[in-house]
Amino acid sequence: EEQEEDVLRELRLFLRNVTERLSLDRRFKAFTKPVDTEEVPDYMMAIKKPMDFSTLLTNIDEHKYATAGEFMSDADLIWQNALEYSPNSDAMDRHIRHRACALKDTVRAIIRDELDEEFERACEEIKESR
Ligand SMILES: CC(=O)c1nc(NC(=O)[C@H]2CNCCN2)sc1-c1cc(O)cc(O)c1
Repeated sequence: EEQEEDVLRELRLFLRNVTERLSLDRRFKAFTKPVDTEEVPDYMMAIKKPMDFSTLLTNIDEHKYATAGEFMSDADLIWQNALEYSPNSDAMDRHIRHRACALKDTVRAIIRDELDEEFERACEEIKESR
């Protein structure tokens, strides 16, 4: 009912705000758009489920995330994919892995500091009831 839609609207607003803040962080520029398969042809072979900030925003707008946990799973793909695609010991790979690790820690810190546990439980209750 209406109260439930109010909760899900607030979830979308929160998730958009988090995603936009991440997109503005210069450390995470490589994660803002899908990896260009023209520039990086072997990327799609290596990475099964590509993810980026612009795709997260589209998913939010399409009401794909019923809980913050579902959003976190896709947000985690971004840094997990980056670690997987750049495992080498050269400076370039280390650089992208440092940024991937910074993204992992930043997402977790934002969610821990800003997502109310009660609110997330309300989202989970609505999801279970549907
Ligand atoms: C996002 C990501 O994970 C990414 N990884 C890269 N790794 C490499 O290029 C490593 C892979 N191992 C062999 C040596 N090269 S480049 C790159 C990327 C950076 C951008 O600014 C835009 C973009 O679309 C993709």
